[in-house]
Amino acid sequence: MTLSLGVIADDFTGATDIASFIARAGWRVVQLNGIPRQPLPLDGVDAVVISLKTRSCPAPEAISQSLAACRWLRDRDCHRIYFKYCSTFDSTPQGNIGPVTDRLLAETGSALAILCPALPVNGRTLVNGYLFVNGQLLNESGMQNHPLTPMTDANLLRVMDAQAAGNTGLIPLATLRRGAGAVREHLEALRRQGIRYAVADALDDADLTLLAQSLPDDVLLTGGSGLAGALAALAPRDAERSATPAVPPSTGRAVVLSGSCSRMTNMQVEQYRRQAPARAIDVTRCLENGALYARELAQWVVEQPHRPAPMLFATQAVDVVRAVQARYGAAATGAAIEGLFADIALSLFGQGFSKFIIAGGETSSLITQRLGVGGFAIGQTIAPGVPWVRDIGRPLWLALKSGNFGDKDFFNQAQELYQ
Ligand SMILES: Nc1ncnc2c1ncn2[C@@H]1O[C@H](COP(=O)(O)OP(=O)(O)O)[C@@H](O)[C@H]1O
Ligand SMILES: O=C(O)[C@@H](O)C(=O)COP(=O)(O)O
Repeated sequence: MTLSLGVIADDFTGATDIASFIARAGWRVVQLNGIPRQPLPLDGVDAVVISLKTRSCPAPEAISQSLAACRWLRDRDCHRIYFKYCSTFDSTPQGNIGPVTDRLLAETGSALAILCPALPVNGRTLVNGYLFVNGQLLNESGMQNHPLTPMTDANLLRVMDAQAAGNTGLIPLATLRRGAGAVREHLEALRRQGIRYAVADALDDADLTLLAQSLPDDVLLTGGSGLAGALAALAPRDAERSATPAVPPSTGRAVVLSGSCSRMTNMQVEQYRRQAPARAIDVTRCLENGALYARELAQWVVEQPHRPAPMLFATQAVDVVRAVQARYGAAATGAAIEGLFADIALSLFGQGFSKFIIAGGETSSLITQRLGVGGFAIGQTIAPGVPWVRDIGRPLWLALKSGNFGDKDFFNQAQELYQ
């Protein structure tokens, strides 16, 4: 049996997001932490999601890891490759969406990549190639202040042109809504013009379904979880499986670790700290002596009441983040805070904590890598794109929340689902 879809995800929140959308159609999804070192039985598996941490690393590193993942998938007879990046197109003029897409195009022999970040259920829509987040232009949505990948232009044709080798075109909404024939003709015309990437407009789920129905087999798929969910829904599998996803047990301790500075996470932290023990990370201490500070913070968490779960947060408003970045540099600050959270998580796991509710893609990626999770079983969805997931090898549960996903009460909602 061949794999229907092989996903290369540029971070771990994105990976659990897309895995949950594919699993919703009853597909059997295996989510992995990188490429497995040992042989992996894939009988009966419909889709594999390979989670990488390649969104903000140097482009050559992102290319080589993505390429290795692509080869691993193609060696297992998977010929439908999907490059998953953020629904807010998180990247810089150096990449990594453009350079990775270029390399995957060459590797797969495809002439054209579809760029479809649209995720209407979470307010991400595209019109004339402009990306909106809950009705606001991307560059006015808060994403212009992202600590690592500030998005200052909502026009994805321009954004892609700046970081990729080829030229970008558009699949306009009007063309999409004329149906599969019109889309295919349009893609042919783009190819003849030498266009290498086609940004897809989409306003709602029906548009994503239309797009999924219209795409020829020989294009490279890239984007958010919306299009992948639509593709899976065209060929639903086991309805029973999608109806009974697992949730964590109420036994075992939990912690909330918040390393995102997005608008939504700021609101979630504000809300949750009113109800639960909460402590802010002192970034200067983190940068000066992270190892000692991690031990102190882990000890603090252990000493708190069990429920609601205590929270540690680096989450801050834009001006606070800017001030610390001006002093220490954005990349160094980000890496130090991620490392601090990973040290704390490892220490807490060693002391019996079995549920980790984490906010932030980079933050989640490093923590999960350091916890040594080999693979993930996809559980109950807490908010669209954020499922509970369980380590396939151990009773360890994770909720990896994208910075902008979930509503204000997300941290409570995750805990309300315990069995
Ligand atoms: N107070 C802070 N000052 C500077 N950088 C921060 C602060 N808090 C978190 N960060 C860094 O910002 C980045 C947030 O990225 P990420 O975890 O991917 O969140 P998101 O999901 O919102 O993109 C991480 O590298 C994190 O370490
Ligand atoms: O597509 C999305 O929005 C998410 O799946 C995603 O990629 C999350 O990234 P972060 O916001 O950096 O967590």
